Amino acid sequence: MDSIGVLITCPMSDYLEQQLQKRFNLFKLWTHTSDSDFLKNNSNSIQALVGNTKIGADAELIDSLPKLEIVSSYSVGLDKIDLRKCEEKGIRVTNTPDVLTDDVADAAIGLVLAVTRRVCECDRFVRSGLWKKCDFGLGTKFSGKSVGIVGLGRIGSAIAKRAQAFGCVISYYSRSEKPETNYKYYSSIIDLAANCHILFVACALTEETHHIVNREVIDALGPKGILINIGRGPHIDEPELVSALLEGRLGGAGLDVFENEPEVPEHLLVLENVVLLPHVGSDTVETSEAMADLVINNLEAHFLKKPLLTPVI
Ligand SMILES: O=CC(=O)O
Repeated sequence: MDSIGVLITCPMSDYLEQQLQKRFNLFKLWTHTSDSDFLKNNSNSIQALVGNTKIGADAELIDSLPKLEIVSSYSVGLDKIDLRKCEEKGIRVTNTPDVLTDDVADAAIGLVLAVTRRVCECDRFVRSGLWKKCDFGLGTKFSGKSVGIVGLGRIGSAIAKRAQAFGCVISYYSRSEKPETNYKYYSSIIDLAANCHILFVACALTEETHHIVNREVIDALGPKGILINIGRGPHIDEPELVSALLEGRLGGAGLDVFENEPEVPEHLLVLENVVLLPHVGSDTVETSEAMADLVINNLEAHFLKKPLLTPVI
C-alpha cells in the first residue's frame, strides 16, 4: 500500500503519523508553506484524507483532490466533513465511534464534579497559600441531583450510566424517544432544562442542533443550574451563555468545547464558577492509540476492498 497517497490535514497524534507513514505515502498538509501550491503539485497522488475536529474535509479541499476515495476522520464528530459533498462524489467516510465513549463520558463527569465541588478553585486556593489564612467555603453536592442529557447516543448513554451511579435521576431530550431506556423523555429541551439541575450536552452538531442551547434553555436551567458541554461549541449560543453567567442567571458551566476554538470568550477566563478544558474529552494515551488504529484499519479495509469497520458513508 505504500504507493497510496494519504493526506493528513494537521498534527493529531505522533503514533497515528508513524503508523500511516509505515503503510502509505503520507503527505502532511501543514508542513507545506502554501496549501494551494502543495495541492497543485500533489492532488493527483492523494486517494485518502485523514482529518480531525480542527481541520476535516470541506468542499474546497474535497474538490481539489480528484482522486480522493475515502475520508477517515480521527474523531467521532463529523461536523468538519462536508458529508453531502462526499456523498455526491461517492467518497467513503469513516469516523472513530465507541473507542472514545468512555473517555468523553469520564470527562463530562470530571467537569461536573470540578464545577460543583469547585476543584479548580480549591487547587488555586491551596497553591496560593490562602489556606493558611482562611477556610475555603462550601461546594454543591452532585450526588442525587437531577441530570438532563441532550442527545442519548453512545456518549449521552455513557454519561447517564455514570450519573446513575452517583444516585442522580436521569432524563433526556433527543429527536425521538428511546424505547430501550427507562429514563424520562422530554420532547422539548426547554422542559428538560426546567426540570433538571445539571444539563449535559452530548449530541452531534448538525444544522438542527446548532445553538440548541439558547437563552430560553439557559433561563429554564436557571441560577442554580449547571451546564456541561462535551459536544461542540456551536451547540451553545456562547454570548448568551456568557451574559447568563455574568448576570447570575446560570449557576455554573463546565466546557470542553467552544464556538471558535481555540478562542475562549475573555469573560469566561475570570469567572470562578466555570471550568474550561481545551477540547480534550477523548485525549488519553489509550484512546488516541485506539482511534489511530481505527483510522488505519478503515483505510486498509478500503484499499483491500473489504468492508469498512466504522462506515458513515
Ligand atoms: O471531539 C471529539 C471527536 O469528535 O472525536
